[in-house]
Amino acid sequence: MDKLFITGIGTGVGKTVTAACVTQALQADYWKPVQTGLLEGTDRDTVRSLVSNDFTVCHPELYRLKEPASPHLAARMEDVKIELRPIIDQAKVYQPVLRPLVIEGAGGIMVPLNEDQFMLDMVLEIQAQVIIVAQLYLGSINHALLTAELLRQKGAPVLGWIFNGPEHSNAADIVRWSGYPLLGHIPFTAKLDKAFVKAQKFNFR
Ligand SMILES: Nc1ncnc2c1ncn2[C@@H]1O[C@H](COP(=O)(O)OP(=O)(O)OP(=O)(O)O)[C@@H](O)[C@H]1O
Ligand SMILES: C[C@H](N)[C@H](N)CCCCCC(=O)O
Ligand SMILES: [Mg+2]
Repeated sequence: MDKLFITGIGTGVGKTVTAACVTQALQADYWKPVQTGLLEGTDRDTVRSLVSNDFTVCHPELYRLKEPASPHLAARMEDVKIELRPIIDQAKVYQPVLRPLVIEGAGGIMVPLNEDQFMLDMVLEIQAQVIIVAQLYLGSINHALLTAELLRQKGAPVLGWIFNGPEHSNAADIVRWSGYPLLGHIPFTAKLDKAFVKAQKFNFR
């Protein structure tokens, strides 16, 4: 497991919290290639504040865009074009040698990077195993199975699901219908800190 790509069934489902927990559990490095929205701090800041490994490196983003919007829109607003090639090349520079590399996407897999490429294209080109983060809300079955089905159709190497937030019977149904295994469940916490992150365990095969 040298490279892991953390995607989600949408935005705000807990990819960063999950990335921090997985980075901690695997003593990995972390990288968010494309960050949109800077005012309230970045996902890299969050992971750095939650991981207590001495060796973890949280690499700088390749694209830091002010607007908290879809990457293609935030980039257009700054007259920037997000290119896939530099991201793939940079992933080679960060290629894990001593530690795995946890890569976090932005939003879900069909989030546009530019006028004709999507987060899915990054997932496929970066050649990492994919973890899908899902929260369980009314509507999440559809979002989860659409994400799973598209990843399967495109041949992405999916490792499995990490559910984030309150438990719900939909989790077992989503695992069954998707055919992807359950890797773990991160409960909701009122105290999101290093100790909570350190306590999260996963069953990576
Ligand atoms: N298990 C949890 N317990 C408590 N708060 C959580 C939990 N998971 C996520 N949150 C909070 O919910 C919000 C969204 O989580 P997070 O930032 O991880 O989502 P995301 O999928 O990374 O979003 P984005 O698409 O913007 O990267 C954050 O404020 C985060 O602190
Ligand atoms: C602003 C926030 N940090 C997110 N990473 C951006 C999510 C873009 C979602 C685009 C969409 O699916 O409509
Ligand atoms: Mg995030």
